Amino acid sequence: MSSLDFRNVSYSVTVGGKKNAVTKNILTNLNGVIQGGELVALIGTSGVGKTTLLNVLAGRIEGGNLSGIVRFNGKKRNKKTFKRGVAYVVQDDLLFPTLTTRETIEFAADFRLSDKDFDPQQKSDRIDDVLKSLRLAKSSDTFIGSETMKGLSGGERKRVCIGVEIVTEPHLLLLDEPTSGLDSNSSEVIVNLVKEIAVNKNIPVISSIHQPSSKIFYTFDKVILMVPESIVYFGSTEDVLDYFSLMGYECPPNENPADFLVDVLTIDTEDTENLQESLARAENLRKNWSDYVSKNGPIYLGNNGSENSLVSKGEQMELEYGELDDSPVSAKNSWFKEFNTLAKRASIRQSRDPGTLITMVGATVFIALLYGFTFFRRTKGFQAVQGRLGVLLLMATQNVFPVTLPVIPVLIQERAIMTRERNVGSYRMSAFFAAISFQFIPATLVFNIIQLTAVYFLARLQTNARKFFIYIAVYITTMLNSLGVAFVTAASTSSVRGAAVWAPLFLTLYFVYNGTLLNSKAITPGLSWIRYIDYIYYTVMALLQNEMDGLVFECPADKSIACYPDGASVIAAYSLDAQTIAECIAINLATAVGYFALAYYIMRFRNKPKYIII
Ligand SMILES: Nc1ncnc2c1ncn2[C@@H]1O[C@H](COP(=O)(O)OP(=O)(O)OP(=O)(O)O)[C@@H](O)[C@H]1O
Repeated sequence: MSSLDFRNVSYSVTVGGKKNAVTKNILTNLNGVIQGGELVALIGTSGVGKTTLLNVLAGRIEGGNLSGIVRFNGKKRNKKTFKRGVAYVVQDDLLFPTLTTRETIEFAADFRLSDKDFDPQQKSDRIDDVLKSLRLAKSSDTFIGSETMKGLSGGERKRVCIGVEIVTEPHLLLLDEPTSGLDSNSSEVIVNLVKEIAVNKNIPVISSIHQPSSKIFYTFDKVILMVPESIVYFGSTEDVLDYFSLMGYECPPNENPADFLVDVLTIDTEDTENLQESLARAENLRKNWSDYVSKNGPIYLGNNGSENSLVSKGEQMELEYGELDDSPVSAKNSWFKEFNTLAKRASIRQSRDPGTLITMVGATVFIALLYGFTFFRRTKGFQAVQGRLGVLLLMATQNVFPVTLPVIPVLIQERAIMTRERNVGSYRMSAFFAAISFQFIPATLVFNIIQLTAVYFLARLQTNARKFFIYIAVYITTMLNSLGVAFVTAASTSSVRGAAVWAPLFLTLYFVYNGTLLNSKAITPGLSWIRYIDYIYYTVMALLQNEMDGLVFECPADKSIACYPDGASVIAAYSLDAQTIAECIAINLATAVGYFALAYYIMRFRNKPKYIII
C-alpha cells in the first residue's frame, strides 16, 4: 500500500520591493498522512493555501522558502523520478480542442508509456480501461471542443484531464478543484469516479473542493480543513462534526456539513466587527488542532477512536510503509519517438483546422494578384525605380507581419500545454522545439514561395533565373527571421494580448530602419546600430542590389527633374551597398539561427519551473 505523509511543512514567500520586502507566510507547520485507497477532501475558503499545499505535495512548488518533510512510501521523494509517478490535475483544462477524447488520452499514453514496457496491444487496452473507468467510452470520438467549437461537456472535459494523468497508473493522484464550474450531478460523477480510482488502484488521492453537497462531502473518506496558513482538522469525514461540536460549534440538524464548516472557517474581511470575531475563531481552531496533534498525531482519531483511524487513540501514529517506491511508472521513450508523436499530433490538429488553411490560400492568391497586377505596368523611365522598390518592399512586409503575428497565439497555447506535459516528464524540450519548428517552417515556406513566384513574374521583375533564385533565397531568410521573432515572443510571454501589442511594435521598429524610408547616413546618431540587427535592412539591401543590377533608366530631357540613370546609382543614393548580397544572406541566416536559439534557451531554461522538493 502506498502512502504520503508530510511533517512540519511551512512555506513563505517574500513580497514587496527591495526596500519594503516582507515575508508572507502561506503554510505554517502542517502535518498529515494519507494512505493508499483513501480519498481526502481539502476544504477552506479562497486563499487559505489549498493549491499551495497541493503544489508542495506534488513537488511543484517554485521559489519561496519551503521547509519540513514530505515522504512518499516513507522515503524522501526523488526529484527526477517522482514527477513521472504523480498525477496532478490542475484547475485549468489544458487540452487541444480539435483532438477527440480517445486521441487526447492516446497521445498522453504515447508520450508517457514507453514502447519498451508496453506493446501496442497493452497500450490500447490501457486506454480502453481509462475510457471505461471514466465513463468516456461513449464520447471517445467526440472532439474536446472549446468556447467556440462544440465538443465535450465541462464534466466530460474534466474527466479527460483526469484520464490524461492516470493513463500511467500513477502512485498518487492530486486534484485542484476538479468540480469547479460543474453542476451538482457532474460534480458527483467526478468525485465518485475519483473515489473508484483511489480504491481500485489503492493509491492516495487528495482533492481540493469548493462547497461540496452533503452527498459529495460524505463520499470522501477524510477531510483536511484549512484556515489561512494552517490545518485545523484532518480526520474522518464521519467524525468532523463531533470534533467541532466538542469545541462548541454545533452544526444545525438540516444544514449541509460542508457549508457549515466553511462558515466556521471563513474570515469575514468585509465587516470590521465580524473580522475580529472570525480571526479569534480561526486562532482558537488553530490552537485546538495544534494541541491535538502534539498529543495524538496528525489525524483526528474520533471520539472513541474512529474505525477510519490508522491506530487506536493514544498511541503515537506509526505508518506501515508499503513496497512501492517513487520510481517512475515507465521508462522514457527515444527522442525520435517523442518527435514523431509530437509531429503526428500537430499534423492531425492542422488537418482539422481547414479555416486557417483556406485563409492562407485566400491571402496568398489575393496578395499575389493585388501586388502582381498593381505593379504590372513597367515603364522604361526612371519611374520604374519607384515601382520595383515598392513591390520589393511590400513583399518584404508580406514576409514579416503575416508570418509572425498568426503564429504567436498558436505557439502560446502550445507552450501552456507543453508546460503541463513536461511537468510530468512527457518529452524532451528539444523534441518539442524540433516538432514545432517542423510544424511551422514548411507550411509558411510553401505558401510564401508560391506568392513570391507569382508576384515576381506578374510584376515583371528582371527575367533572369539567377536573380529569381536570389530573390526567393533572400525572402526565405526574411521569413525565417520573422518566425524566429514569433518563437522568441511566444517563449517570453504567456499573454496573447501583450504579444499582440509588443510584436508589431518591435517589427515596426525594424521596418523603419530598412534603409529606404530613412537613409542609413541620415539616422540619428546613437540609433544607427539598430540596422545592424535589423533583418529587414539586409533583406532590402540584398533585394535592391539584385534587382537594380544591370538596369539602365531613361532620364527626362528636363534636367530639373532628379533622375537615376541606372540601377547602380539607385543603390548608391540609398546607401544600400554596405554589404554584398551573399553577406546579407549570411547575416540574415545568422540572426535567424540566433532567434531560434534564443527562443529555445528561454523555453528550456528560463521557463523551466525550478521546483523545490523536500
Ligand atoms: N508565490 C506567491 N507569492 C505571493 N503570494 C502567494 C504565492 N503563492 C501563493 N500566494 C498567496 O498565498 C495564498 C494562498 O494561495 P493558494 O492559491 O494556495 O490559495 P487557495 O486556497 O488554493 O485559493 P483558491 O481556492 O482561491 O484557489 C493566497 O493569498 C495567494 O495569493
